[in-house]
Amino acid sequence: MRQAHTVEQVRAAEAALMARLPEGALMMRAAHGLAQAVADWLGSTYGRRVLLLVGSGDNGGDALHAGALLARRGAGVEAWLLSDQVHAGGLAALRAAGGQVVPAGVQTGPRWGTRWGARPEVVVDGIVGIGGRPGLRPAAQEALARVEGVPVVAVDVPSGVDVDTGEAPQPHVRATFTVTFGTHKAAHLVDPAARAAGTVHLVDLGLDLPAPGVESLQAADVSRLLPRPSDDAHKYTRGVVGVRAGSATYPGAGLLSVAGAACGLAGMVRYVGDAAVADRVRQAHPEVVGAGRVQAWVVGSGTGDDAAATLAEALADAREHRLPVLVDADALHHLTGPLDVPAVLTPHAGELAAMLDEDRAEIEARPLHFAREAARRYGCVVLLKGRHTLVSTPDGRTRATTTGTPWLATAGAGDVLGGVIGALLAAGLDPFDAASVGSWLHGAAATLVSRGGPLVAGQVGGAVADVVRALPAP
Ligand SMILES: NC(=O)C1=CN([C@@H]2O[C@H](COP(=O)(O)OP(=O)(O)OC[C@H]3O[C@@H](n4cnc5c(N)ncnc54)[C@H](O)[C@@H]3O)[C@@H](O)[C@H]2O)[C@@H](O)CC1
Ligand SMILES: [K+]
Repeated sequence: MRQAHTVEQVRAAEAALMARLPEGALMMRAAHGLAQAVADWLGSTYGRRVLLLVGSGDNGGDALHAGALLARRGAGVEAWLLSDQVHAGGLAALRAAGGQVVPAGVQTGPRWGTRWGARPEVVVDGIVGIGGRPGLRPAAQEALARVEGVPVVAVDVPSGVDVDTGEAPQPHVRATFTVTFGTHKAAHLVDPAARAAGTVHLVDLGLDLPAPGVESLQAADVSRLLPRPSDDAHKYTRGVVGVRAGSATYPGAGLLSVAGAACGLAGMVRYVGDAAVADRVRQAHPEVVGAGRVQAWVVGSGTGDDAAATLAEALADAREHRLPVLVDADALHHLTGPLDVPAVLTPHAGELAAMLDEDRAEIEARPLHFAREAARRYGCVVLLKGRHTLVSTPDGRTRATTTGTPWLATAGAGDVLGGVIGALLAAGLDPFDAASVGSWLHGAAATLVSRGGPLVAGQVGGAVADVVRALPAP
């Protein structure tokens, strides 16, 4: 599990550990990890050109100490100080190692502006870390503009983003990769900040941390959570998923929801809906049967004018038999308040905007905030689709999905996702696990069928089996 802790949690854990260690020990752990990550990325250190952007806090201290370590390994290291006050120990270490220092406010000239007169090969962003407020001051913006196009490694977080929310409302650094310390932060997992962080490399500091607010499943977690058939399983013990999706106007949504539900993770799929769509479903998936008892419902996609009635029928059956329900697309607009059955709602940003009476742009700028808000308001698990899909519970616990490919942004992909999650609900996972495991599998299946190229949604359901086969042993 990749875990993201808040700044407050990190500060408390660091204080507890620092009390037991010699002064500066944690910063040196951070700096060694940072220097090694930069050296690995460069492939060598001797004669390489590294530029440090150094702010006033310990984030700048990390950059200076890492710069000193790189300078001792033969790199040409220059530090641009963005404040009159920078970490004194780090500055002394860089100077002692032969690094160049350009004080704050000194005009360093055009064309990269380095003392070498040549383009740096990498910029180390030590402007601000977890002590920073969102945004960049003019000096930092000017320095970044002068090295535009040079790959940036962010120290701890890309400077300027909001660390705990993943929001990035003001100017910020866009990093090729980020080296973070002790634990991940929400900004590494949640967009739009996660996009600015690039690949994230974690340096262990040995912190003792509490339960995280945001986490991200890894293959081993999915393998551990995945429902697998017991030796004496039969189709009913493995779970039956019922699909109420599609209509005469939108038959494809029914077919694709079934394609997801029929991924093989539940024992049986039932389709309940328009007779002509049911015929087409049976042609495409001969194993699918008609109405009867189920263990979970998938409802909503492509139900058009029938959405309200279809939702009402599914909820009535779910109430009577205490079943979980996945609600998607058209049916989302007919929810009026907290659900009284276990449920997963799967809106995209536009649908969530309508549900919360907000602008779509606001939802996209603050996805973590609004996923949690919707989960609270509707009293159930909410999955907000996006590059890093978020799954939130009413108490705020959130998982971010980091599998997937931009090729998955294609019509019908959401229908397949709803079906896969429905199968996991029927197989017995609780709504939070079903939604987050389903989202992970869906993203991984898309990457598998895409192989770097285009895909169509119908392929994704079938590829879930190959993803499951490739999971590590539980
Ligand atoms: N506390 C610890 O034990 C450790 C901290 N480490 C590093 O220390 C960092 C936190 O250091 P600090 O608490 O000193 O805080 P930061 O270095 O993140 O920044 C705080 C300083 O930046 C200024 N500032 C705030 N917002 C700004 C903005 N938008 N633009 C420009 N300047 C701004 C503040 O006035 C303050 O002086 C971590 O992110 C990490 O890099 C690591 O060395 C690991 C150990
Ligand atoms: K930074």
